Amino acid sequence: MNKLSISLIGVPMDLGQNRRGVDMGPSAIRYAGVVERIEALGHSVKDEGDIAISHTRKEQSPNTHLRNLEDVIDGNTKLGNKVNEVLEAGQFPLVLGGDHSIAIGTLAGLADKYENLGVIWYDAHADLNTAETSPSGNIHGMPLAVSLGLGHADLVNIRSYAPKVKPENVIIIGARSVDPGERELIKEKGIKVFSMHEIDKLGMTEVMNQTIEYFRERSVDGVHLSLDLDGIDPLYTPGVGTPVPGGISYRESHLAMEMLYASNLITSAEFVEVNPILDEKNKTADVAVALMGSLFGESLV
Ligand SMILES: NC(=[NH2+])NCCC[C@H](N)C(=O)O
Ligand SMILES: [Mn+2]
Ligand SMILES: [Mn+2]
Repeated sequence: MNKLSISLIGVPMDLGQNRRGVDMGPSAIRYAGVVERIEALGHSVKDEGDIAISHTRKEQSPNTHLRNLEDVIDGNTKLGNKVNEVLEAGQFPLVLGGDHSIAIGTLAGLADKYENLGVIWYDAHADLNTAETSPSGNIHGMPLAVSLGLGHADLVNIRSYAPKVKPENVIIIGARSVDPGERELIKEKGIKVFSMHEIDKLGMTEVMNQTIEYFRERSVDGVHLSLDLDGIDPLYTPGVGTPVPGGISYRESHLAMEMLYASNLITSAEFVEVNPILDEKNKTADVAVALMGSLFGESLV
């Protein structure tokens, strides 16, 4: 088994949406024992602490329709720099959110090293909105679009290059709440989606086999797992700001993580949208840590 040197990066970001509490996600995940869980598998873990998020909370120029734009740009720029620094040091970046807007920074830090990066977007949502299509103005509904080079120029150009990711290198898994503009973009760009329909129909084993095979065929130089805890059914992960019923089960999610571990493809990961204020006894952070266990090599027997 391949032993990793993992850098844990907390991102107490709650400005990409409008429910308070998701900034406490990194603490909740640490409290749930993330470091111990991963170290028990023989990996080394260095906790890099939290990225400093500024909260000027100035609702910016009304015509941008993007909530807290300046602070989101600032936080993601710092995160991108940190992720890149960790990569340069030969460490595996493991990012803890915070709302999903932080994927903008994570991918900005990853993609100048991985020029043909694959991305798994494990989520109830597609996060493919732009200011024009967003029903909410919440930037956590936009990070995948931004990483494809679509959206506000200051978000798209974080770390001074764009796009970060090619649409043919993205696979969305678990989608069940997709806005009209996002549907159009999925069609237009030919983005691969295993929605809940395909998961029900094919089963998670087949979905993951196809995912892994797809990235191998595309000869990606790395694969980033961006896991939004709302991808899982809210029965298991109630502590999220935008829950959608009918999600991926607890065991299906473990199976997905176990298969990713066995594939040896994953080169970075982030776990986002854990909101302990909305949770029941830290259940959602516990699930996040349990899934990290499977992703990094735990087996049942
Ligand atoms: N990362 C998330 N939880 N995103 C939820 C996005 C919800 C909705 N599609 C929006 O744009 O506002
Ligand atoms: Mn989501
Ligand atoms: Mn998301």
